[in-house]
Amino acid sequence: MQAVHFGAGNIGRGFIGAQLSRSGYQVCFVDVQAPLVEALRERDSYTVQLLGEEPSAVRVSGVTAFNSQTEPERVAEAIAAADLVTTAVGPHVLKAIASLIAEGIKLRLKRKTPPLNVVACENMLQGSTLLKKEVAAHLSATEQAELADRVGFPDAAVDRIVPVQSGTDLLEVAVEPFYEWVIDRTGIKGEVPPVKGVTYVDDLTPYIERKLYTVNTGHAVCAYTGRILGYETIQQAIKDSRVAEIVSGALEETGALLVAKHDFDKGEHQAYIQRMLDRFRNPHLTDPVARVGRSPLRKLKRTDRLVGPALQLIEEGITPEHLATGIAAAFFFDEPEDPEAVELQQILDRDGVAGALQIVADLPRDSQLTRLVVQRYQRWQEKIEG
Ligand SMILES: NC(=O)c1ccc[n+]([C@@H]2O[C@H](COP(=O)([O-])OP(=O)(O)OC[C@H]3O[C@@H](n4cnc5c(N)ncnc54)[C@H](O)[C@@H]3O)[C@@H](O)[C@H]2O)c1
Ligand SMILES: O=P(O)(O)OC[C@@H](O)[C@@H](O)[C@H](O)[C@H](O)CO
Repeated sequence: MQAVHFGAGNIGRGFIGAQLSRSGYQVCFVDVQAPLVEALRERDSYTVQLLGEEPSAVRVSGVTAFNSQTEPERVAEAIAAADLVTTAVGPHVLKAIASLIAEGIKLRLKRKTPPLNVVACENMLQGSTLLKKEVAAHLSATEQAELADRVGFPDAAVDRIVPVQSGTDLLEVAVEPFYEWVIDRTGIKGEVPPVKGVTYVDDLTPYIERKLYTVNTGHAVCAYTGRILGYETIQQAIKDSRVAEIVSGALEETGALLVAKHDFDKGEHQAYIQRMLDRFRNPHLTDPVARVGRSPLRKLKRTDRLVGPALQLIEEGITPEHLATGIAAAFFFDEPEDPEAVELQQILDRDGVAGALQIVADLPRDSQLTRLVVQRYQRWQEKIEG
Protein backbone atom coordinates (compact mmCIF):
# COMPACT_ATOMS: atom_id res chain seq x y z
CA MET A 1 0.00 0.00 0.00
CA GLN A 2 1.19 3.49 -0.82
CA ALA A 3 0.30 6.79 0.82
CA VAL A 4 1.18 10.32 -0.25
CA HIS A 5 1.28 12.79 2.63
CA PHE A 6 1.50 16.57 2.02
CA GLY A 7 3.43 18.41 4.77
CA ALA A 8 6.44 16.72 6.37
CA GLY A 9 6.23 19.09 9.35
CA ASN A 10 5.54 18.45 13.01
CA ILE A 11 2.25 16.54 12.86
CA GLY A 12 3.08 15.13 9.40
CA ARG A 13 6.20 13.30 10.60
CA GLY A 14 5.18 13.08 14.26
CA PHE A 15 1.80 11.46 13.73
CA ILE A 16 0.27 10.99 10.27
CA GLY A 17 3.38 9.61 8.54
CA ALA A 18 4.24 7.46 11.57
CA GLN A 19 0.72 6.05 11.82
CA LEU A 20 0.49 5.32 8.09
CA SER A 21 3.86 3.57 8.15
CA ARG A 22 2.83 1.50 11.20
CA SER A 23 -0.26 0.44 9.23
CA GLY A 24 1.85 -0.94 6.38
CA TYR A 25 1.79 2.00 3.95
CA GLN A 26 4.94 3.10 2.13
CA VAL A 27 4.82 6.80 2.87
CA CYS A 28 5.85 9.44 0.32
CA PHE A 29 6.04 12.89 1.95
CA VAL A 30 5.54 16.00 -0.18
CA ASP A 31 6.95 19.29 1.12
CA VAL A 32 8.40 22.60 -0.06
CA GLN A 33 11.42 22.60 2.25
CA ALA A 34 14.27 21.21 0.17
CA PRO A 35 16.55 20.16 3.09
CA LEU A 36 13.67 18.23 4.69
CA VAL A 37 12.79 16.49 1.42
CA GLU A 38 16.44 15.61 0.73
CA ALA A 39 16.98 14.24 4.24
CA LEU A 40 13.84 12.09 4.10
CA ARG A 41 14.87 10.76 0.69
CA GLU A 42 18.48 10.04 1.63
CA ARG A 43 17.86 8.54 5.07
CA ASP A 44 14.44 6.97 4.34
CA SER A 45 13.68 6.71 8.05
CA TYR A 46 13.42 8.85 11.18
CA THR A 47 12.66 8.58 14.90
CA VAL A 48 9.58 9.72 16.79
CA GLN A 49 10.25 10.31 20.51
CA LEU A 50 7.21 9.80 22.73
CA LEU A 51 7.51 12.19 25.67
CA GLY A 52 5.40 10.77 28.49
CA GLU A 53 5.85 9.37 31.98
CA GLU A 54 7.96 6.61 30.47
CA PRO A 55 9.70 8.01 27.40
CA SER A 56 10.01 5.67 24.41
CA ALA A 57 10.88 5.91 20.72
CA VAL A 58 9.42 4.63 17.45
CA ARG A 59 11.42 4.22 14.25
CA VAL A 60 9.54 5.12 11.06
CA SER A 61 11.13 3.38 8.06
CA GLY A 62 10.76 3.02 4.31
CA VAL A 63 9.67 6.60 3.68
CA THR A 64 10.57 8.83 0.77
CA ALA A 65 9.80 12.42 -0.26
CA PHE A 66 9.24 14.74 -3.21
CA ASN A 67 9.43 18.51 -3.48
CA SER A 68 6.06 19.94 -4.53
CA GLN A 69 7.68 22.98 -6.15
CA THR A 70 10.48 21.36 -8.14
CA GLU A 71 9.05 17.87 -8.74
CA PRO A 72 5.36 18.35 -9.56
CA GLU A 73 5.31 15.53 -12.15
CA ARG A 74 6.71 13.01 -9.67
CA VAL A 75 4.14 14.09 -7.10
CA ALA A 76 1.31 13.64 -9.63
CA GLU A 77 2.61 10.16 -10.51
CA ALA A 78 2.83 9.26 -6.82
CA ILE A 79 -0.80 10.33 -6.34
CA ALA A 80 -1.78 8.31 -9.41
CA ALA A 81 -0.26 5.21 -7.78
CA ALA A 82 -1.41 5.89 -4.21
CA ASP A 83 -4.00 4.10 -2.07
CA LEU A 84 -4.44 7.10 0.21
CA VAL A 85 -3.58 10.83 0.19
CA THR A 86 -3.39 12.86 3.42
CA THR A 87 -2.45 16.48 4.20
CA ALA A 88 -1.18 18.45 7.21
CA VAL A 89 0.06 21.69 5.66
CA GLY A 90 -2.10 24.29 7.43
CA PRO A 91 -5.60 25.38 6.33
CA HIS A 92 -4.27 28.35 4.30
CA VAL A 93 -2.09 26.03 2.18
CA LEU A 94 -4.88 23.70 0.98
CA LYS A 95 -5.63 26.00 -1.96
CA ALA A 96 -1.96 25.97 -2.98
CA ILE A 97 -1.66 22.15 -3.09
CA ALA A 98 -5.03 21.63 -4.81
CA SER A 99 -3.70 21.97 -8.37
CA LEU A 100 -1.04 19.33 -7.73
CA ILE A 101 -3.60 16.91 -6.26
CA ALA A 102 -5.83 17.63 -9.27
CA GLU A 103 -2.98 16.66 -11.65
CA GLY A 104 -2.58 13.31 -9.89
CA ILE A 105 -6.34 12.73 -9.96
CA LYS A 106 -6.50 13.49 -13.69
CA LEU A 107 -3.95 10.70 -14.25
CA ARG A 108 -6.05 8.33 -12.13
CA LEU A 109 -9.24 9.16 -14.01
CA LYS A 110 -7.47 8.50 -17.35
CA ARG A 111 -5.95 5.24 -16.10
CA LYS A 112 -9.18 4.06 -14.46
CA THR A 113 -7.40 3.26 -11.18
CA PRO A 114 -9.40 2.14 -8.09
CA PRO A 115 -11.16 4.76 -5.93
CA LEU A 116 -8.94 7.08 -3.86
CA ASN A 117 -9.51 8.87 -0.57
CA VAL A 118 -7.98 12.25 0.29
CA VAL A 119 -8.00 13.20 3.98
CA ALA A 120 -7.13 16.74 5.11
CA CYS A 121 -5.81 16.51 8.68
CA GLU A 122 -5.93 20.22 9.48
CA ASN A 123 -7.34 21.93 12.57
CA MET A 124 -10.53 23.17 10.99
CA LEU A 125 -14.12 22.16 10.35
CA GLN A 126 -14.65 20.40 7.00
CA GLY A 127 -11.04 20.58 5.80
CA SER A 128 -11.37 17.74 3.28
CA THR A 129 -14.63 19.23 1.98
CA LEU A 130 -12.82 22.51 1.35
CA LEU A 131 -9.93 20.70 -0.33
CA LYS A 132 -12.37 18.88 -2.63
CA LYS A 133 -13.83 22.23 -3.73
CA GLU A 134 -10.33 23.60 -4.43
CA VAL A 135 -9.32 20.45 -6.36
CA ALA A 136 -12.55 20.47 -8.39
CA ALA A 137 -11.78 24.04 -9.51
CA HIS A 138 -8.84 22.60 -11.51
CA LEU A 139 -10.94 19.93 -13.30
CA SER A 140 -13.25 19.97 -16.32
CA ALA A 141 -17.00 19.37 -15.87
CA THR A 142 -16.58 15.72 -16.98
CA GLU A 143 -13.66 15.20 -14.62
CA GLN A 144 -15.65 16.78 -11.78
CA ALA A 145 -18.47 14.27 -12.29
CA GLU A 146 -15.94 11.41 -12.23
CA LEU A 147 -14.29 12.91 -9.15
CA ALA A 148 -17.60 12.77 -7.29
CA ASP A 149 -17.85 9.05 -8.10
CA ARG A 150 -14.27 7.93 -7.64
CA VAL A 151 -12.50 10.15 -5.13
CA GLY A 152 -13.61 10.48 -1.50
CA PHE A 153 -12.72 13.52 0.61
CA PRO A 154 -13.79 12.36 4.10
CA ASP A 155 -13.48 15.03 6.78
CA ALA A 156 -11.32 14.23 9.80
CA ALA A 157 -10.27 15.29 13.29
CA VAL A 158 -6.64 14.77 14.29
CA ASP A 159 -5.32 15.25 17.80
CA ARG A 160 -1.75 14.99 19.04
CA ILE A 161 0.32 17.86 20.43
CA VAL A 162 3.51 18.14 18.38
CA PRO A 163 5.51 21.22 19.42
CA VAL A 164 8.10 23.04 17.34
CA GLN A 165 11.17 20.80 17.30
CA SER A 166 14.33 21.99 19.02
CA GLY A 167 16.60 18.97 18.51
CA THR A 168 19.63 18.90 16.22
CA ASP A 169 18.37 16.08 13.98
CA LEU A 170 16.29 17.60 11.16
CA LEU A 171 13.98 14.60 10.95
CA GLU A 172 13.60 13.44 14.54
CA VAL A 173 10.37 14.60 16.11
CA ALA A 174 9.29 14.66 19.76
CA VAL A 175 5.58 14.24 20.47
CA GLU A 176 3.20 13.56 23.34
CA PRO A 177 2.07 9.91 23.62
CA PHE A 178 -1.67 10.77 23.32
CA TYR A 179 -3.38 10.69 19.93
CA GLU A 180 -6.81 10.58 18.38
CA TRP A 181 -7.66 10.36 14.66
CA VAL A 182 -11.33 10.24 13.66
CA ILE A 183 -12.52 10.03 10.04
CA ASP A 184 -16.00 10.43 8.57
CA ARG A 185 -16.82 6.99 7.17
CA THR A 186 -19.67 8.36 5.04
CA GLY A 187 -17.23 10.36 2.89
CA ILE A 188 -15.12 7.33 1.90
CA LYS A 189 -15.07 5.88 -1.62
CA GLY A 190 -14.24 2.20 -2.03
CA GLU A 191 -12.59 0.24 0.79
CA VAL A 192 -12.15 1.86 4.20
CA PRO A 193 -8.38 2.62 4.46
CA PRO A 194 -6.85 0.20 7.00
CA VAL A 195 -5.07 2.84 9.08
CA LYS A 196 -4.25 1.70 12.61
CA GLY A 197 -5.55 3.91 15.39
CA VAL A 198 -8.23 5.58 13.25
CA THR A 199 -11.83 5.61 14.49
CA TYR A 200 -14.31 5.72 11.61
CA VAL A 201 -17.63 7.37 12.49
CA ASP A 202 -20.89 8.15 10.69
CA ASP A 203 -21.16 11.66 12.13
CA LEU A 204 -17.88 13.53 12.57
CA THR A 205 -19.37 16.81 13.86
CA PRO A 206 -19.45 15.91 17.59
CA TYR A 207 -15.83 14.68 17.41
CA ILE A 208 -14.33 17.58 15.48
CA GLU A 209 -16.25 20.17 17.52
CA ARG A 210 -15.27 18.49 20.80
CA LYS A 211 -11.63 18.57 19.71
CA LEU A 212 -11.55 22.05 18.19
CA TYR A 213 -13.64 23.68 20.95
CA THR A 214 -11.77 21.99 23.81
CA VAL A 215 -8.14 21.25 22.91
CA ASN A 216 -7.72 24.12 20.46
CA THR A 217 -9.92 26.63 22.30
CA GLY A 218 -8.11 25.87 25.56
CA HIS A 219 -4.74 26.01 23.83
CA ALA A 220 -5.47 29.37 22.16
CA VAL A 221 -6.79 30.96 25.37
CA CYS A 222 -3.74 29.63 27.23
CA ALA A 223 -1.33 30.98 24.59
CA TYR A 224 -2.89 34.47 24.36
CA THR A 225 -3.41 35.03 28.10
CA GLY A 226 -0.05 33.39 28.86
CA ARG A 227 1.71 35.73 26.44
CA ILE A 228 0.21 38.81 28.11
CA LEU A 229 1.44 37.54 31.49
CA GLY A 230 4.95 37.06 30.09
CA TYR A 231 5.18 33.30 29.53
CA GLU A 232 7.09 31.66 26.69
CA THR A 233 5.53 28.19 26.78
CA ILE A 234 2.13 26.59 27.37
CA GLN A 235 3.61 24.52 30.19
CA GLN A 236 4.76 27.69 32.03
CA ALA A 237 1.53 29.56 31.35
CA ILE A 238 -0.89 26.88 32.54
CA LYS A 239 0.96 26.72 35.89
CA ASP A 240 -0.16 30.30 36.60
CA SER A 241 -3.53 30.13 38.40
CA ARG A 242 -4.72 33.31 36.60
CA VAL A 243 -4.20 31.64 33.20
CA ALA A 244 -5.55 28.27 34.39
CA GLU A 245 -8.71 29.95 35.68
CA ILE A 246 -9.45 31.68 32.37
CA VAL A 247 -8.67 28.51 30.36
CA SER A 248 -10.85 26.34 32.62
CA GLY A 249 -13.62 28.95 32.49
CA ALA A 250 -13.50 28.99 28.68
CA LEU A 251 -13.67 25.18 28.62
CA GLU A 252 -16.62 25.20 31.03
CA GLU A 253 -18.34 27.50 28.52
CA THR A 254 -17.55 25.43 25.43
CA GLY A 255 -18.36 22.32 27.49
CA ALA A 256 -21.87 23.62 28.23
CA LEU A 257 -22.34 24.20 24.51
CA LEU A 258 -20.99 20.79 23.47
CA VAL A 259 -22.96 18.85 26.10
CA ALA A 260 -26.20 20.54 25.06
CA LYS A 261 -25.53 20.38 21.31
CA HIS A 262 -24.25 16.80 21.04
CA ASP A 263 -25.95 15.25 24.04
CA PHE A 264 -22.61 14.33 25.65
CA ASP A 265 -22.67 12.92 29.17
CA LYS A 266 -21.79 15.86 31.43
CA GLY A 267 -19.47 13.84 33.71
CA GLU A 268 -17.64 12.25 30.79
CA HIS A 269 -17.13 15.62 29.14
CA GLN A 270 -15.80 17.05 32.41
CA ALA A 271 -13.30 14.15 32.52
CA TYR A 272 -12.35 14.86 28.88
CA ILE A 273 -11.63 18.52 29.78
CA GLN A 274 -9.43 17.43 32.68
CA ARG A 275 -7.49 15.01 30.44
CA MET A 276 -6.91 17.81 27.91
CA LEU A 277 -5.67 20.17 30.65
CA ASP A 278 -3.31 17.44 31.86
CA ARG A 279 -1.91 17.24 28.32
CA PHE A 280 -1.21 21.00 28.37
CA ARG A 281 0.66 20.48 31.66
CA ASN A 282 2.84 17.62 30.31
CA PRO A 283 6.19 18.55 31.91
CA HIS A 284 8.11 16.66 29.22
CA LEU A 285 6.89 19.02 26.46
CA THR A 286 8.12 22.52 25.68
CA ASP A 287 5.46 24.06 23.46
CA PRO A 288 5.99 27.77 22.69
CA VAL A 289 2.98 30.10 22.97
CA ALA A 290 4.24 31.51 19.64
CA ARG A 291 3.34 28.19 17.94
CA VAL A 292 0.05 27.63 19.72
CA GLY A 293 -1.12 31.22 19.15
CA ARG A 294 0.18 31.32 15.53
CA SER A 295 -2.02 32.69 12.74
CA PRO A 296 -4.37 34.75 14.96
CA LEU A 297 -6.43 35.95 11.94
CA ARG A 298 -7.36 32.31 11.29
CA LYS A 299 -8.01 31.61 14.97
CA LEU A 300 -10.30 34.66 15.24
CA LYS A 301 -12.44 33.67 12.25
CA ARG A 302 -16.18 33.49 12.83
CA THR A 303 -16.27 29.68 12.60
CA ASP A 304 -13.02 28.90 14.42
CA ARG A 305 -12.24 27.85 18.03
CA LEU A 306 -12.87 31.18 19.81
CA VAL A 307 -15.57 33.24 18.10
CA GLY A 308 -17.36 30.09 16.81
CA PRO A 309 -18.40 28.70 20.22
CA ALA A 310 -18.82 32.20 21.70
CA LEU A 311 -21.46 33.10 19.09
CA GLN A 312 -23.27 29.79 19.55
CA LEU A 313 -23.38 30.33 23.33
CA ILE A 314 -24.83 33.81 22.87
CA GLU A 315 -27.53 32.31 20.65
CA GLU A 316 -28.39 30.01 23.57
CA GLY A 317 -28.62 32.98 25.92
CA ILE A 318 -25.30 32.26 27.69
CA THR A 319 -22.67 35.01 28.05
CA PRO A 320 -19.22 33.64 27.11
CA GLU A 321 -17.28 35.67 29.67
CA HIS A 322 -14.04 33.67 29.61
CA LEU A 323 -14.04 33.13 25.85
CA ALA A 324 -14.39 36.91 25.45
CA THR A 325 -11.40 37.38 27.77
CA GLY A 326 -9.41 34.96 25.57
CA ILE A 327 -10.52 36.66 22.35
CA ALA A 328 -9.51 40.05 23.77
CA ALA A 329 -6.12 38.61 24.75
CA ALA A 330 -5.51 37.58 21.12
CA PHE A 331 -5.25 41.27 20.23
CA PHE A 332 -2.09 41.51 22.35
CA PHE A 333 -0.38 38.69 20.43
CA ASP A 334 2.37 40.84 18.96
CA GLU A 335 4.64 38.35 17.20
CA PRO A 336 6.94 39.92 14.55
CA GLU A 337 7.76 36.53 12.98
CA ASP A 338 4.08 35.70 12.40
CA PRO A 339 2.67 37.51 9.32
CA GLU A 340 -0.93 37.15 10.57
CA ALA A 341 -0.01 38.61 13.97
CA VAL A 342 1.69 41.55 12.23
CA GLU A 343 -1.40 42.11 10.08
CA LEU A 344 -3.71 41.88 13.10
CA GLN A 345 -1.67 44.57 14.87
CA GLN A 346 -1.94 46.80 11.80
CA ILE A 347 -5.72 46.29 11.63
CA LEU A 348 -5.99 46.95 15.38
CA ASP A 349 -3.98 50.21 15.11
CA ARG A 350 -6.15 51.39 12.23
CA ASP A 351 -9.63 50.14 13.19
CA GLY A 352 -9.61 49.43 16.93
CA VAL A 353 -10.94 46.22 18.49
CA ALA A 354 -14.54 46.56 17.26
CA GLY A 355 -13.36 47.36 13.72
CA ALA A 356 -10.89 44.48 13.78
CA LEU A 357 -13.57 42.03 14.91
CA GLN A 358 -15.77 43.22 12.06
CA ILE A 359 -12.98 42.63 9.53
CA VAL A 360 -11.56 39.41 10.92
CA ALA A 361 -14.64 37.68 12.39
CA ASP A 362 -17.40 39.35 10.43
CA LEU A 363 -19.03 40.61 13.65
CA PRO A 364 -21.24 43.72 13.51
CA ARG A 365 -19.71 46.55 15.57
CA ASP A 366 -22.73 46.64 17.90
CA SER A 367 -22.96 42.86 18.43
CA GLN A 368 -23.11 41.53 22.00
CA LEU A 369 -19.84 39.64 21.53
CA THR A 370 -18.04 42.72 20.18
CA ARG A 371 -19.18 44.79 23.17
CA LEU A 372 -18.03 42.08 25.55
CA VAL A 373 -14.62 41.69 23.88
CA VAL A 374 -14.04 45.47 23.80
CA GLN A 375 -14.75 45.59 27.52
CA ARG A 376 -12.36 42.70 28.18
CA TYR A 377 -9.70 44.29 25.98
CA GLN A 378 -9.87 47.45 28.10
CA ARG A 379 -9.48 45.35 31.24
CA TRP A 380 -6.37 43.69 29.82
CA GLN A 381 -4.99 47.10 28.88
CA GLU A 382 -5.58 48.42 32.41
CA LYS A 383 -3.85 45.34 33.82
CA ILE A 384 -0.86 45.81 31.52
CA GLU A 385 -0.59 49.54 32.23
CA GLY A 386 -1.44 49.00 35.82
N1 LIG B 1 1.40 20.36 15.52
C1 LIG B 1 0.28 19.93 16.09
O1 LIG B 1 0.22 19.76 17.31
C2 LIG B 1 -0.95 19.65 15.25
C3 LIG B 1 -1.88 18.71 15.73
C4 LIG B 1 -3.04 18.45 14.98
C5 LIG B 1 -3.23 19.10 13.78
N2 LIG B 1 -2.31 20.01 13.34
C6 LIG B 1 -2.59 20.68 12.07
O2 LIG B 1 -1.71 20.15 11.08
C7 LIG B 1 -1.35 21.18 10.15
C8 LIG B 1 0.18 21.31 10.14
O3 LIG B 1 0.61 21.69 11.41
P1 LIG B 1 2.13 21.49 11.88
O4 LIG B 1 2.18 21.86 13.31
O5 LIG B 1 2.61 20.17 11.46
O6 LIG B 1 2.85 22.63 11.02
P2 LIG B 1 4.29 22.59 10.37
O7 LIG B 1 4.57 24.00 9.97
O8 LIG B 1 5.25 21.92 11.29
O9 LIG B 1 4.12 21.68 9.08
C9 LIG B 1 3.55 22.10 7.89
C10 LIG B 1 4.40 21.58 6.76
O10 LIG B 1 3.75 21.87 5.52
C11 LIG B 1 4.75 22.22 4.60
N3 LIG B 1 4.19 22.96 3.47
C12 LIG B 1 3.87 24.28 3.41
N4 LIG B 1 3.44 24.59 2.17
C13 LIG B 1 3.46 23.44 1.44
C14 LIG B 1 3.15 23.11 0.10
N5 LIG B 1 2.71 24.02 -0.75
N6 LIG B 1 3.32 21.83 -0.31
C15 LIG B 1 3.78 20.88 0.56
N7 LIG B 1 4.09 21.13 1.84
C16 LIG B 1 3.94 22.40 2.28
C17 LIG B 1 5.75 23.03 5.41
O11 LIG B 1 7.00 23.16 4.78
C18 LIG B 1 5.79 22.22 6.71
O12 LIG B 1 6.80 21.25 6.67
C19 LIG B 1 -2.09 22.42 10.61
O13 LIG B 1 -3.32 22.50 9.96
C20 LIG B 1 -2.31 22.17 12.09
O14 LIG B 1 -3.41 22.87 12.60
C21 LIG B 1 -1.17 20.28 14.04
O1 LIG C 1 -2.35 24.11 14.69
P1 LIG C 1 -3.15 25.33 15.03
O2 LIG C 1 -2.41 26.59 14.74
O3 LIG C 1 -4.53 25.31 14.47
O4 LIG C 1 -3.37 25.29 16.62
C1 LIG C 1 -2.27 25.25 17.50
C2 LIG C 1 -2.41 24.11 18.48
O5 LIG C 1 -3.54 24.33 19.28
C3 LIG C 1 -2.57 22.77 17.76
O6 LIG C 1 -1.57 22.55 16.81
C4 LIG C 1 -2.58 21.61 18.77
O7 LIG C 1 -1.31 21.35 19.24
C5 LIG C 1 -3.15 20.36 18.12
O8 LIG C 1 -4.36 20.64 17.48
C6 LIG C 1 -3.33 19.23 19.09
O9 LIG C 1 -3.99 18.19 18.45
